[in-house]
Amino acid sequence: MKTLTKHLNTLKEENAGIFVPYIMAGDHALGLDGLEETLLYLEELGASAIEVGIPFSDPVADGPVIQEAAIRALENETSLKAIIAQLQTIKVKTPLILMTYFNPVFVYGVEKFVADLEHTAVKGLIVPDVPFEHSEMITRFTKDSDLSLIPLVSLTTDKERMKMLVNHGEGFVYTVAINGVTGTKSDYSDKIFENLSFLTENSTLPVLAGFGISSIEQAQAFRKHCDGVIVGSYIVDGLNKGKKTEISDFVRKLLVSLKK
Ligand SMILES: O=P(O)(O)OC[C@@H](O)[C@@H](O)c1c[nH]c2ccccc12
Repeated sequence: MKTLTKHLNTLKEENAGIFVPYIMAGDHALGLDGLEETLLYLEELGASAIEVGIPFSDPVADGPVIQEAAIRALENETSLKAIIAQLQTIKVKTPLILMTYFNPVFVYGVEKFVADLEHTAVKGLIVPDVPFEHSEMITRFTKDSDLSLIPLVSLTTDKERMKMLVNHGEGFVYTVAINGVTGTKSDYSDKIFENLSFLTENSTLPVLAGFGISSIEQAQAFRKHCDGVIVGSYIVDGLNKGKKTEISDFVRKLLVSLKK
């Protein structure tokens, strides 16, 4: 079993509740030089894994907070090459998950990308603009590596497709809680809770929910139907505004509320 799947399955079995914060690489006053500090900060707080975004100029799934973080990172001249070089030196124990659109990876070279990540803490990949039917261009290189390609399930995914995605998935199942981009809305429909319960029954992988989560109450509502949550915009916005105390308070309360 791959490291990420094993690690998150252990937390699932312990009923600990899984918490995955998202940050944008290069979005820091120090640019990429601040990446390790931010990762260690989230590790210390008790993150189960950390999602690290690769800044991209045309991020179709991202809402305003993450888009602006990408622009700041690009203004800091953050490239995929520099991020990987940095990740090769970073000492963090928490598994990292790179969230990237396919274009930068294609330009870098998929084979080289997978090989260069081998001795880093990166154990998972989220590539939202590559549909399952085209994922072979990634999995032909990741299948013999320790990288898990995480399946994304949207609100509009039907049950047959959900089963197919979870059967082929690795790491965890990322359930997108709204029809829309990251961060913005959080008027959840009952459909998401139904989908989460269906996925939990039909998958051996941990099932997580993300998009629009920025309160303990929301996280608790999701936790009744799945193994944990992903929080992006709230963390990115807080870090950008220097509100570490607030983030720390939020995460501590969140971790308690996710325990069963
Ligand atoms: O920001 P939110 O609404 O808390 O959602 C998490 C999200 O930011 C992170 O997982 C993410 C950022 N960009 C993405 C693109 C696709 C899927 C997921 C993501």
